[in-house]
Amino acid sequence: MLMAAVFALGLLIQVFSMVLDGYGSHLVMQNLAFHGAIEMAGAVIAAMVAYLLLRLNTIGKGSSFNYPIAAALLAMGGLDSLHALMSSGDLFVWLHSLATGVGGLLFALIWLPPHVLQAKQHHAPLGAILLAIVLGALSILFSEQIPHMLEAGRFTTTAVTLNIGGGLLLLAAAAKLLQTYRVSAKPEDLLFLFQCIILSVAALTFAYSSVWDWPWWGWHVQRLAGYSLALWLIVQTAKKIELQTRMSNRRLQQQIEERKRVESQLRIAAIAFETHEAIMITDANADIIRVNHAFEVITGYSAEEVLGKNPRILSSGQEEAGFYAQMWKHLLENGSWSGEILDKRKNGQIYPKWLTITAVKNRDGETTEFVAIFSDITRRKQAEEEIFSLAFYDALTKLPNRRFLLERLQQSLVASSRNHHYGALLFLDMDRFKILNDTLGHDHGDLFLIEVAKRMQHSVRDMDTVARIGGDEFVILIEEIAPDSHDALQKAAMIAEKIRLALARPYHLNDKEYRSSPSIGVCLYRGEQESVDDLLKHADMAMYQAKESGRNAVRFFDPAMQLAVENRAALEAELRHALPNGQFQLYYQVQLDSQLRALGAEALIRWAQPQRGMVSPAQFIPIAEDSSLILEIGNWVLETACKQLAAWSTRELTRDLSLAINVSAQQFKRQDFVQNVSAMVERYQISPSRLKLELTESVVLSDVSDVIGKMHALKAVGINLSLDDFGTGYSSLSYLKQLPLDQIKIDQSFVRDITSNIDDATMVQTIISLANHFNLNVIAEGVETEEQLHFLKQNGCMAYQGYLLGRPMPIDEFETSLQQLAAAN
Ligand SMILES: Nc1nc2c(ncn2[C@@H]2O[C@H](COP(=O)(O)O[C@H]3[C@@H](O)[C@H](n4cnc5c(=O)[nH]c(N)nc54)O[C@@H]3COP(=O)(O)O)[C@@H](O)[C@H]2O)c(=O)[nH]1
Repeated sequence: MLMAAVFALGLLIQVFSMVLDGYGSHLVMQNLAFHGAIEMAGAVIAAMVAYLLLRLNTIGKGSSFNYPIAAALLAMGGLDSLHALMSSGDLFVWLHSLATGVGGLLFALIWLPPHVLQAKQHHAPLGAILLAIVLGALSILFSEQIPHMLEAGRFTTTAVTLNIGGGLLLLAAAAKLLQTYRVSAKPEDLLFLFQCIILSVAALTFAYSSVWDWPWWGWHVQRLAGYSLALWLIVQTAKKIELQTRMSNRRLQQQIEERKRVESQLRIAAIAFETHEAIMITDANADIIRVNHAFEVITGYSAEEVLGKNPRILSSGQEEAGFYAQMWKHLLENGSWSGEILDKRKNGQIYPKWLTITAVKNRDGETTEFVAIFSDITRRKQAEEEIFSLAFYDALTKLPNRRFLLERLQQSLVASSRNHHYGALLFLDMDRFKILNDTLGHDHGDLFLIEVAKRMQHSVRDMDTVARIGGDEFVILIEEIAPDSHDALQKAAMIAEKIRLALARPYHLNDKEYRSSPSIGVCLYRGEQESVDDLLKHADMAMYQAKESGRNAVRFFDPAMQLAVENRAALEAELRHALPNGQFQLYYQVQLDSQLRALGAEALIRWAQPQRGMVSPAQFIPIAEDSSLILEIGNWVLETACKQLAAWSTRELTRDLSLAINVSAQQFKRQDFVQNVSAMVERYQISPSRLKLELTESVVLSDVSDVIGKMHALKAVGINLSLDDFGTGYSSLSYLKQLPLDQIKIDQSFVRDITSNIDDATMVQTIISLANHFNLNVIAEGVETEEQLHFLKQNGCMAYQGYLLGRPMPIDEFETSLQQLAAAN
């Protein structure tokens, strides 16, 4: 399009110049220097186009006729530049016309048969330059001999003929280029086709002009424009080619790098293939196609011996039936399989190996190969066995050691909780073993222990565990004895007796006879109610009982004791669910003054256990105290009591009542205990003096200085403190003096016989006078009879609590009883 436009513009200029020439010849410009500049520019551009063409030719690009076109442009440019240097005249027109004629001739050379053209064409550019030089030089040297080119300012027939001839030759070249372009579709062929047409039109229209007229100038402009267009387009081509070249260079570079990478990967793969692990590659039919050196070393087969064979030649035949089917199933489903397997070497030796098989798939997901990597793990297995043996077996007797036993026992407890069978633990100690060691020496001692171990193993089933846990201490674990406790007891007794008899037989140690006997302690277990440590302790305790009973005996861990232990364990397990399941309640027991008016109450916890019914705190508080459960329970009691005090503070009848709660030692020992109580008082906006904490002597005497500090801190908050169960412990009077107490509580054990036992009566009188002396309030608990109340009143007791005055009861009942009491007063 662009070229057509320039061509049209050239024609327009030419026509316009002719029209202009017809109507305004007086405007004709006769500037030789300007003409020279245009011609020179045209010649330089033609040379540049020729140069670029020849450059493109070196990379097989450009027009189909790079050489002849470059030659034509160079000859035209050369002669035109000589023409530009001439002053107007015959030589001036001759050189110009010669440029057109020679240029046309050289362009037309493209019609030569291809084989002729290709044979000679690379000399054409140089030949064209020489031709231009020779023709130019001859023309200048023999300027007198050249034909007349101008007559009265117009061109002679010679000049016209030369130009029209050149123009026709250029047209002929254009025709060849058109023909060629149809086949090659090269834009450069099209470019020079237009170039030829422009130059041809310029040459043909030349005949209708004369020197310095407007058509003549139009011709120059058109030719310059044609050259410039050719230059611009050829530069674009060169750029495009350069870009393509750069891209293809980059592609080439990438290909080189990719190739290098692949080569490096292949190198790595080759090195990796020759690793210390055996590698075997099979095709999709599992026929071996490649193995590495490690394979040969481990299996004993050379590559040649196994290639093309199925890997089953390596199998030991020791794997269970169905093993390989399972393996292949897993491999095909998951793409890989790993595991330990027993294989056979060429020499028949069976060895363990760790094998990983991976299926290699192609892009379509079809398995093409299988890669098996394996290592001989014989040494590792031996080391593991050795380590296991050292860690879990006794070196002397080869019996399991304590560690093994503990693990086994733990597993057994778990199993027992599933199958509900009883198991038995027998703790054995050989009587007088120390004497044997000291008298006969350690060698004999060792022989003796080995013999003991053997006899024990022969006395029990294979599934039972005989362990040596110390010098002459053995433990036998007998699992799944019976589901019923009675049967289990019977059977365990029978087994223990059998073992006792076996071990009591004489020993022949290096021809010396030696007599010994065992002391055997037995305990039964079922489920996981007791820990492994507790069970061992129980069996050990029973063994001591056997020793104490005169040795060579079997003793059972007291079943009653065992029952209590089991019960306690069960209770603890259930207690853990009590709080989250909301099974606790607070009961309230009234506390009265000497006029029998309600002073307040003591909050006493109750546990409504769904299966057991109401469980006494005397039963579960000690269990909770042995675990950290008491902290959660204590906190719940504190919060519930504070909530109750807050509720009471809104009613006339209950506004002035105080509420006492029991605080356990663990709870009181907590660093944040005081903060916790203060925060609770704050949260429920209660008057702190209404809250009374009952501390037992055991709390107070545990860490006196810490306790006194905390008690002062609680007093500073305004909390009341009462010393519970007073008189039952070992309260020192000096401590009593230091403690910031508000009240002491006479323990119910003194009150119970107050009217019949003079000692208890004296004790109560002493406590009351002591309280008076220290300016403390005193309350008696456990008041059950009028007589007790009368005695206490007469001896100056200030407050009372007991079944006579009111039992602990739920809040609703308690509040009703309060109303009744108020009405009675
Ligand atoms: N740490 C916590 N301990 C608590 C809490 N609630 C209770 N307890 C302690 O449990 C023990 C048993 O308590 P309980 O069964 O509630 O017995 C109390 C009263 O019911 C009982 N009592 C009261 N009056 C009489 C009576 O006239 N006769 C009689 N036989 N018993 C009576 O005495 C117990 C009150 O004891 P005390 O605390 O010493 O005032 C008991 O040690 C409780 O302390 C708790 O929330 N936390």
